[in-house]
Amino acid sequence: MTSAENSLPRPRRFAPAGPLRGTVRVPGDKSISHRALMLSALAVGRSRISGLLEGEDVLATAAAMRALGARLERTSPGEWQVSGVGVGSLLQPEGALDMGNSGTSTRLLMGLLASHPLTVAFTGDASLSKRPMGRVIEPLSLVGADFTASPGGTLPLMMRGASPPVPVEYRLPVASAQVKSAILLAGLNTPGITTVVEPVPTRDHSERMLAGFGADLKVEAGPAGERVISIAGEADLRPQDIVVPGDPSSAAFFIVAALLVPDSEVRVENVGMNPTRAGLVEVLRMMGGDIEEDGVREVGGEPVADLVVRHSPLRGIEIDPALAPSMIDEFPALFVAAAMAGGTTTTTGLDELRVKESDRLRVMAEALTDAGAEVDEREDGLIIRGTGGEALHGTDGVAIATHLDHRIAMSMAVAGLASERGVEIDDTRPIATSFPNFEALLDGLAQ
Ligand SMILES: O=C(O)C1=C[C@@H](OP(=O)(O)O)[C@@H](O)[C@H](O)C1
Ligand SMILES: C=C(OP(=O)(O)O)C(=O)O
Repeated sequence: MTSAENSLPRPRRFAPAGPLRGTVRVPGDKSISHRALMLSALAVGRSRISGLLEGEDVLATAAAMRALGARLERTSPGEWQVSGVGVGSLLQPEGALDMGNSGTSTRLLMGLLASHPLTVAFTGDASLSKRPMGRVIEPLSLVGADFTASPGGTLPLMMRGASPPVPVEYRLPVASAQVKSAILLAGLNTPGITTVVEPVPTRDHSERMLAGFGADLKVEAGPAGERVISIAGEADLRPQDIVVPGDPSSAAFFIVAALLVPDSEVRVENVGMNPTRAGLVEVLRMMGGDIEEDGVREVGGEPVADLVVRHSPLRGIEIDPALAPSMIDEFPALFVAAAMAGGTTTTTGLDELRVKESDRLRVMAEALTDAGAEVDEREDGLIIRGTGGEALHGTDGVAIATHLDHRIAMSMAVAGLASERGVEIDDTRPIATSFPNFEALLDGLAQ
């Protein structure tokens, strides 16, 4: 149950701000936090995790791992200890696994459990219940799991895990780290070698963390340059001490806010800079953004830096669709930046944005238009004619519809800060999905 399901909508007007100045430290990476809990629950013995994101999506994963028999204890904020049960030894959960708003929890757990002899029901909120699960049902059926899904291959669904599971070699038809990870996680309890062929690289946190836990995982180059990832089952995972780096997808909102609000200078600390996630910084620099990296270091096997971001005039560009996977969750924030750049920004190859927490192409086109931007919605992207640095006029009497989508809410909050009259958001509750202290941090920066 998410906060947006058991309370009343919490609308808010984000007013224009003076210069943003100061330092923010972004919370732990959501993708890495999910994986840290899942793999710790499968290692025999006690793992320690620090910097865990305590957003609602990750808490849904934590609750599921508890229901499957692992012991999880929160020792202080962001610090967790997990006593794992071992690959193959998860228990039959008593009730349905409630995945809340979280696509990552759902698809990765479907994979993990597909090779266990368990019968599991998955449920989710109204947003998650519209999202396609066929993309994992198809490969996991080849592993031998059996599914009864709602019409259209959606939640609620029931899965009977394979017994015995069959190792597959699967070529990803969509660039999706969730589908890749689901298959690799199924491979953990499958005898033999499970292989995923990835034509377009996506975030590689699963590969890094599986190797860190001692799984026998290989990444090779295929004949056409594809990534060929294979994992040997039945794996023995060793408990780990994991430090979760900060989430670049959360940092995105502060980076864009500092670029757009005149005279701002913000230091964003602890930002994960894994090249499979760093596309937004690259694109904003191409648009003229002044983003400096300071103190580049390694945290938990991932590159991390502090970023110093200064207000900059931006220019519109054509964004190479090949960059999309490395900034897939950052497009709503990028669209806000484009709305105030000089000239036109063109994006293509973004069909995947239509199947996130909301249809992020349609919803951002409507939201930015309501706030005074010039936007054309195309099948696979947006074309945005920027104001050339002029503040957007903002919203008067219309509240932006966020459709249970945390990233729409945070992006339009940033648009409000950089607007003339402010932007009204219909509901800020979904922000707790990935970034519970977002509003407090943002309010702390406004002078
Ligand atoms: O693997 C992950 O942790 C994620 C992968 C991406 O989804 P897709 O794999 O569906 O692109 C991303 O949008 C999501 O927020 C997190
Ligand atoms: C798409 C997202 O997450 P998920 O797929 O886990 O719901 C996101 O956080 O933007």
